Amino acid sequence: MLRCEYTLPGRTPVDQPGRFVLGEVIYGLEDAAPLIRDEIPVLGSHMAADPSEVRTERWTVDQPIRGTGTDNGLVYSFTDDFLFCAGYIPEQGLFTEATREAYTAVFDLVERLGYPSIFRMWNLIGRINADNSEGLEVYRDFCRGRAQAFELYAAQGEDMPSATGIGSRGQGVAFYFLASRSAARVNIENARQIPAYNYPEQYGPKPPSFARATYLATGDQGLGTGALYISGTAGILGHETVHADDLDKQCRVALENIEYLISRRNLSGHGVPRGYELADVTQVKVYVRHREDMPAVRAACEEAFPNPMDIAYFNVDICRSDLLVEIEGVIA
Ligand SMILES: C=C(O[C@@H]1C=C(C(=O)O)C=C[C@H]1O)C(=O)O
Repeated sequence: MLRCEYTLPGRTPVDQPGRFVLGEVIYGLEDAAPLIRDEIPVLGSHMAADPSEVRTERWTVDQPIRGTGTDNGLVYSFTDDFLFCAGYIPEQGLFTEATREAYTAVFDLVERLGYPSIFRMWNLIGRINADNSEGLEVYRDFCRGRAQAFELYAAQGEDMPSATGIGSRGQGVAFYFLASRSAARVNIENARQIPAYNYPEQYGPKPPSFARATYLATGDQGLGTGALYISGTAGILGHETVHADDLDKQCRVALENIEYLISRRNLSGHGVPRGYELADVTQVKVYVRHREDMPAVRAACEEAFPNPMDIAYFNVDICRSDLLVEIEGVIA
Protein backbone atom coordinates (compact mmCIF):
# COMPACT_ATOMS: atom_id res chain seq x y z
CA MET A 1 0.00 0.00 0.00
CA LEU A 2 1.28 3.40 -1.08
CA ARG A 3 0.98 6.31 1.35
CA CYS A 4 2.04 9.91 1.47
CA GLU A 5 2.70 12.42 4.20
CA TYR A 6 3.73 16.07 4.26
CA THR A 7 6.44 16.42 6.83
CA LEU A 8 7.26 19.69 8.52
CA PRO A 9 10.60 21.42 8.05
CA GLY A 10 13.31 19.97 10.20
CA ARG A 11 11.34 16.86 11.01
CA THR A 12 13.59 13.88 10.49
CA PRO A 13 12.11 10.83 8.80
CA VAL A 14 10.36 8.67 11.33
CA ASP A 15 11.37 5.06 10.87
CA GLN A 16 8.07 3.30 10.50
CA PRO A 17 8.44 -0.44 10.89
CA GLY A 18 7.83 -2.25 7.64
CA ARG A 19 7.63 0.92 5.54
CA PHE A 20 10.12 2.04 2.92
CA VAL A 21 10.57 5.47 1.33
CA LEU A 22 9.85 5.39 -2.41
CA GLY A 23 10.46 9.08 -3.16
CA GLU A 24 10.50 12.60 -1.75
CA VAL A 25 9.55 16.00 -3.11
CA ILE A 26 10.66 19.08 -1.20
CA TYR A 27 8.16 21.91 -1.55
CA GLY A 28 10.86 24.27 -0.48
CA LEU A 29 12.65 27.59 -0.82
CA GLU A 30 14.60 26.75 -3.98
CA ASP A 31 14.57 24.51 -7.04
CA ALA A 32 16.75 21.42 -6.66
CA ALA A 33 17.45 19.16 -9.63
CA PRO A 34 16.25 15.57 -9.21
CA LEU A 35 18.85 13.27 -7.70
CA ILE A 36 19.26 10.08 -5.73
CA ARG A 37 20.13 10.78 -2.09
CA ASP A 38 20.68 7.88 0.30
CA GLU A 39 19.13 5.67 -2.39
CA ILE A 40 15.93 7.75 -2.45
CA PRO A 41 14.89 9.85 -5.47
CA VAL A 42 14.50 13.46 -4.31
CA LEU A 43 13.17 16.46 -6.21
CA GLY A 44 13.03 20.05 -4.95
CA SER A 45 10.84 22.86 -6.20
CA HIS A 46 10.59 26.45 -5.02
CA MET A 47 6.98 26.32 -3.79
CA ALA A 48 7.25 27.89 -0.34
CA ALA A 49 7.09 31.65 0.17
CA ASP A 50 8.83 31.41 3.55
CA PRO A 51 10.29 28.72 5.83
CA SER A 52 6.96 28.09 7.56
CA GLU A 53 5.47 26.83 4.29
CA VAL A 54 8.22 24.31 3.54
CA ARG A 55 6.98 20.72 3.40
CA THR A 56 8.49 17.44 2.26
CA GLU A 57 6.05 15.17 0.47
CA ARG A 58 7.19 11.66 1.26
CA TRP A 59 5.80 8.59 -0.49
CA THR A 60 6.21 5.35 1.42
CA VAL A 61 5.36 1.75 0.62
CA ASP A 62 4.99 -1.47 2.56
CA GLN A 63 7.03 -3.47 0.06
CA PRO A 64 10.82 -3.45 -0.19
CA ILE A 65 12.44 -1.21 -2.81
CA ARG A 66 13.60 -3.38 -5.71
CA GLY A 67 15.69 -0.81 -7.53
CA THR A 68 16.69 2.81 -7.89
CA GLY A 69 18.21 4.55 -10.89
CA THR A 70 18.72 7.50 -13.17
CA ASP A 71 17.90 7.56 -16.86
CA ASN A 72 17.71 10.41 -19.35
CA GLY A 73 17.59 13.04 -16.58
CA LEU A 74 14.92 11.10 -14.66
CA VAL A 75 15.45 9.65 -11.18
CA TYR A 76 13.33 6.73 -10.03
CA SER A 77 12.75 4.00 -7.52
CA PHE A 78 10.44 0.98 -7.65
CA THR A 79 8.89 -1.86 -5.72
CA ASP A 80 7.26 -4.93 -7.24
CA ASP A 81 4.06 -2.90 -7.77
CA PHE A 82 4.90 0.82 -7.86
CA LEU A 83 7.28 3.26 -9.53
CA PHE A 84 8.09 6.81 -8.36
CA CYS A 85 9.92 9.01 -10.86
CA ALA A 86 10.96 12.68 -10.97
CA GLY A 87 12.45 14.98 -13.60
CA TYR A 88 13.09 18.60 -14.44
CA ILE A 89 12.71 20.68 -17.59
CA PRO A 90 15.07 23.66 -17.36
CA GLU A 91 13.81 27.17 -18.06
CA GLN A 92 13.56 27.91 -21.79
CA GLY A 93 12.10 30.41 -24.19
CA LEU A 94 9.83 27.74 -25.67
CA PHE A 95 8.65 24.74 -23.68
CA THR A 96 6.77 22.66 -26.26
CA GLU A 97 9.68 20.63 -27.56
CA ALA A 98 11.47 20.20 -24.23
CA THR A 99 8.22 19.09 -22.62
CA ARG A 100 7.47 16.63 -25.40
CA GLU A 101 10.97 15.20 -25.01
CA ALA A 102 10.72 14.94 -21.23
CA TYR A 103 7.35 13.20 -21.43
CA THR A 104 8.68 10.95 -24.18
CA ALA A 105 11.51 9.93 -21.84
CA VAL A 106 8.84 9.21 -19.21
CA PHE A 107 6.76 6.98 -21.49
CA ASP A 108 9.90 5.23 -22.66
CA LEU A 109 11.05 4.56 -19.06
CA VAL A 110 7.73 3.20 -17.78
CA GLU A 111 7.52 0.92 -20.80
CA ARG A 112 11.02 -0.42 -20.30
CA LEU A 113 10.70 -0.91 -16.55
CA GLY A 114 7.24 -2.44 -16.89
CA TYR A 115 5.08 0.09 -14.98
CA PRO A 116 2.87 1.23 -17.86
CA SER A 117 0.02 2.70 -15.77
CA ILE A 118 0.96 6.28 -14.82
CA PHE A 119 -1.87 7.09 -12.43
CA ARG A 120 -0.83 10.40 -10.77
CA MET A 121 1.42 13.20 -12.00
CA TRP A 122 2.48 16.64 -10.74
CA ASN A 123 3.94 19.51 -12.79
CA LEU A 124 5.32 22.49 -10.84
CA ILE A 125 5.74 25.22 -13.44
CA GLY A 126 7.80 28.40 -13.02
CA ARG A 127 6.41 31.59 -14.60
CA ILE A 128 3.23 29.63 -15.37
CA ASN A 129 1.17 32.67 -16.42
CA ALA A 130 4.04 34.57 -18.06
CA ASP A 131 4.62 34.65 -21.81
CA ASN A 132 7.18 32.48 -23.56
CA SER A 133 9.50 34.03 -26.14
CA GLU A 134 6.70 33.92 -28.74
CA GLY A 135 4.04 35.50 -26.55
CA LEU A 136 2.26 32.25 -25.67
CA GLU A 137 1.58 31.66 -21.97
CA VAL A 138 4.11 29.23 -20.50
CA TYR A 139 1.31 26.91 -19.23
CA ARG A 140 -0.20 26.69 -22.72
CA ASP A 141 3.24 26.09 -24.21
CA PHE A 142 3.81 23.29 -21.68
CA CYS A 143 0.36 21.78 -22.39
CA ARG A 144 1.13 21.67 -26.11
CA GLY A 145 4.32 19.63 -25.62
CA ARG A 146 2.65 17.32 -23.11
CA ALA A 147 -0.33 16.71 -25.41
CA GLN A 148 1.98 15.92 -28.33
CA ALA A 149 3.74 13.28 -26.23
CA PHE A 150 0.41 11.78 -25.12
CA GLU A 151 -0.76 11.68 -28.75
CA LEU A 152 2.38 9.85 -29.79
CA TYR A 153 2.94 7.46 -26.93
CA ALA A 154 -0.11 6.90 -24.80
CA ALA A 155 -3.72 6.02 -25.31
CA GLN A 156 -6.11 8.92 -25.01
CA GLY A 157 -8.41 10.20 -22.24
CA GLU A 158 -9.08 6.97 -20.41
CA ASP A 159 -5.37 6.39 -19.76
CA MET A 160 -4.34 9.88 -18.69
CA PRO A 161 -3.16 10.27 -15.10
CA SER A 162 -4.85 12.45 -12.57
CA ALA A 163 -2.56 15.46 -12.36
CA THR A 164 -1.64 18.84 -11.03
CA GLY A 165 -0.28 21.65 -13.19
CA ILE A 166 0.49 24.51 -10.83
CA GLY A 167 2.75 27.53 -10.58
CA SER A 168 6.05 27.43 -8.74
CA ARG A 169 8.17 30.33 -7.52
CA GLY A 170 11.16 28.90 -9.36
CA GLN A 171 12.08 28.29 -12.96
CA GLY A 172 11.46 25.53 -15.44
CA VAL A 173 9.14 22.60 -14.78
CA ALA A 174 9.76 20.17 -11.91
CA PHE A 175 7.64 17.07 -12.44
CA TYR A 176 7.09 13.74 -10.75
CA PHE A 177 4.71 10.83 -11.07
CA LEU A 178 3.55 7.51 -9.69
CA ALA A 179 2.97 4.47 -11.89
CA SER A 180 1.80 0.95 -11.24
CA ARG A 181 2.67 -2.34 -12.84
CA SER A 182 -0.73 -3.96 -12.99
CA ALA A 183 -3.22 -2.68 -10.38
CA ALA A 184 -6.78 -2.35 -11.68
CA ARG A 185 -7.36 1.34 -12.29
CA VAL A 186 -10.36 3.48 -13.23
CA ASN A 187 -10.24 7.04 -14.54
CA ILE A 188 -12.88 9.32 -13.07
CA GLU A 189 -14.37 12.39 -14.75
CA ASN A 190 -16.81 14.93 -13.29
CA ALA A 191 -20.16 15.76 -14.91
CA ARG A 192 -19.87 19.31 -13.50
CA GLN A 193 -16.77 19.88 -15.65
CA ILE A 194 -15.95 18.82 -19.17
CA PRO A 195 -12.90 16.55 -19.37
CA ALA A 196 -9.81 18.79 -19.39
CA TYR A 197 -8.51 16.98 -22.49
CA ASN A 198 -11.61 18.25 -24.32
CA TYR A 199 -11.24 21.93 -23.35
CA PRO A 200 -11.88 24.20 -26.36
CA GLU A 201 -9.04 26.00 -28.10
CA GLN A 202 -9.64 29.31 -26.33
CA TYR A 203 -7.50 27.94 -23.47
CA GLY A 204 -4.53 27.17 -25.68
CA PRO A 205 -3.44 25.29 -28.79
CA LYS A 206 -3.64 21.89 -27.05
CA PRO A 207 -5.77 20.98 -24.04
CA PRO A 208 -4.32 19.78 -20.73
CA SER A 209 -3.76 15.99 -20.60
CA PHE A 210 -5.23 14.73 -17.35
CA ALA A 211 -8.16 12.93 -15.72
CA ARG A 212 -10.12 14.52 -12.85
CA ALA A 213 -9.23 11.59 -10.58
CA THR A 214 -7.86 8.06 -10.74
CA TYR A 215 -8.98 5.15 -8.59
CA LEU A 216 -6.46 2.41 -8.02
CA ALA A 217 -7.56 -0.95 -6.63
CA THR A 218 -5.60 -2.10 -3.60
CA GLY A 219 -5.91 -5.59 -2.19
CA ASP A 220 -7.57 -8.52 -3.90
CA GLN A 221 -11.25 -7.57 -3.77
CA GLY A 222 -11.41 -6.07 -7.24
CA LEU A 223 -12.50 -2.44 -7.11
CA GLY A 224 -14.01 -2.86 -3.64
CA THR A 225 -10.92 -1.46 -1.92
CA GLY A 226 -8.73 1.20 -3.40
CA ALA A 227 -7.13 4.61 -3.27
CA LEU A 228 -8.43 7.74 -4.95
CA TYR A 229 -6.10 10.39 -6.34
CA ILE A 230 -7.86 13.72 -6.87
CA SER A 231 -6.39 16.11 -9.45
CA GLY A 232 -5.86 19.79 -8.77
CA THR A 233 -9.43 21.12 -8.78
CA ALA A 234 -10.53 24.74 -9.14
CA GLY A 235 -13.58 26.94 -9.62
CA ILE A 236 -14.35 25.70 -13.11
CA LEU A 237 -17.79 24.59 -14.31
CA GLY A 238 -18.09 23.14 -17.80
CA HIS A 239 -14.87 24.61 -19.14
CA GLU A 240 -15.34 28.10 -17.71
CA THR A 241 -13.82 29.76 -14.68
CA VAL A 242 -16.63 30.97 -12.45
CA HIS A 243 -16.61 33.87 -9.95
CA ALA A 244 -13.34 35.28 -11.32
CA ASP A 245 -13.30 38.04 -8.68
CA ASP A 246 -14.81 36.23 -5.72
CA LEU A 247 -12.44 34.12 -3.65
CA ASP A 248 -15.08 32.68 -1.32
CA LYS A 249 -17.35 31.57 -4.14
CA GLN A 250 -14.49 30.14 -6.20
CA CYS A 251 -13.27 28.19 -3.20
CA ARG A 252 -16.79 26.86 -2.63
CA VAL A 253 -17.13 25.72 -6.26
CA ALA A 254 -13.75 23.97 -6.08
CA LEU A 255 -14.85 22.11 -2.93
CA GLU A 256 -18.24 21.25 -4.47
CA ASN A 257 -16.45 19.94 -7.56
CA ILE A 258 -14.39 17.60 -5.39
CA GLU A 259 -17.42 16.65 -3.31
CA TYR A 260 -19.31 15.55 -6.41
CA LEU A 261 -16.23 13.94 -8.01
CA ILE A 262 -15.72 11.58 -5.06
CA SER A 263 -19.42 10.92 -4.34
CA ARG A 264 -20.98 7.47 -4.66
CA ARG A 265 -23.19 8.82 -7.41
CA ASN A 266 -20.22 9.79 -9.55
CA LEU A 267 -17.92 6.89 -8.69
CA SER A 268 -20.60 4.22 -9.18
CA GLY A 269 -21.30 5.72 -12.61
CA HIS A 270 -17.66 4.88 -13.38
CA GLY A 271 -17.96 1.31 -12.06
CA VAL A 272 -16.33 1.98 -8.67
CA PRO A 273 -18.59 0.62 -5.90
CA ARG A 274 -17.54 3.24 -3.36
CA GLY A 275 -18.49 6.74 -2.27
CA TYR A 276 -16.58 9.30 -0.25
CA GLU A 277 -17.11 12.62 1.47
CA LEU A 278 -14.69 15.50 1.87
CA ALA A 279 -14.08 14.32 5.44
CA ASP A 280 -12.55 11.12 3.99
CA VAL A 281 -9.75 12.96 2.20
CA THR A 282 -6.56 12.35 4.17
CA GLN A 283 -3.96 14.37 2.27
CA VAL A 284 -4.79 17.80 0.92
CA LYS A 285 -2.71 20.41 -0.87
CA VAL A 286 -4.14 23.88 -1.38
CA TYR A 287 -2.74 26.51 -3.73
CA VAL A 288 -3.68 30.17 -3.25
CA ARG A 289 -2.79 32.90 -5.74
CA HIS A 290 -2.95 35.94 -3.44
CA ARG A 291 -1.22 35.86 -0.08
CA GLU A 292 -3.93 37.97 1.53
CA ASP A 293 -6.50 35.27 0.62
CA MET A 294 -4.73 32.56 2.59
CA PRO A 295 -6.55 33.01 5.92
CA ALA A 296 -9.99 32.78 4.27
CA VAL A 297 -8.96 29.71 2.25
CA ARG A 298 -7.50 28.09 5.36
CA ALA A 299 -10.75 28.65 7.25
CA ALA A 300 -12.85 27.20 4.42
CA CYS A 301 -10.59 24.16 4.01
CA GLU A 302 -10.33 23.42 7.71
CA GLU A 303 -14.11 23.31 7.85
CA ALA A 304 -14.45 21.22 4.68
CA PHE A 305 -11.72 18.75 5.65
CA PRO A 306 -12.28 18.34 9.40
CA ASN A 307 -9.74 15.56 9.89
CA PRO A 308 -7.14 15.27 7.15
CA MET A 309 -3.90 13.63 8.21
CA ASP A 310 -2.02 16.33 6.30
CA ILE A 311 -2.98 19.64 4.77
CA ALA A 312 -0.45 21.99 3.18
CA TYR A 313 -0.95 25.49 1.74
CA PHE A 314 1.17 27.22 -0.88
CA ASN A 315 1.00 30.77 -2.19
CA VAL A 316 1.65 30.27 -5.91
CA ASP A 317 0.14 31.09 -9.28
CA ILE A 318 -2.48 28.82 -10.86
CA CYS A 319 -2.81 27.60 -14.46
CA ARG A 320 -5.41 30.19 -15.50
CA SER A 321 -4.79 33.77 -14.45
CA ASP A 322 -8.41 34.13 -13.28
CA LEU A 323 -8.18 31.18 -10.87
CA LEU A 324 -7.62 32.21 -7.25
CA VAL A 325 -7.50 28.86 -5.49
CA GLU A 326 -6.96 25.18 -6.31
CA ILE A 327 -7.25 22.05 -4.17
CA GLU A 328 -6.06 18.44 -4.61
CA GLY A 329 -6.16 15.40 -2.39
CA VAL A 330 -5.61 11.72 -1.80
CA ILE A 331 -7.94 9.19 -0.17
CA ALA A 332 -5.83 6.19 0.74
C1 LIG B 1 -7.37 23.49 -12.42
C2 LIG B 1 -7.24 22.83 -13.58
O1 LIG B 1 -6.09 22.33 -14.10
C3 LIG B 1 -4.88 22.30 -13.38
C4 LIG B 1 -3.85 21.86 -14.34
C5 LIG B 1 -3.52 20.53 -14.49
C6 LIG B 1 -2.53 20.08 -15.51
O2 LIG B 1 -2.29 20.82 -16.46
O3 LIG B 1 -1.98 18.98 -15.36
C7 LIG B 1 -4.11 19.55 -13.65
C8 LIG B 1 -4.96 19.94 -12.66
C9 LIG B 1 -4.95 21.35 -12.21
O4 LIG B 1 -3.78 21.50 -11.43
C10 LIG B 1 -8.42 22.59 -14.43
O5 LIG B 1 -8.25 22.60 -15.64
O6 LIG B 1 -9.52 22.36 -13.88
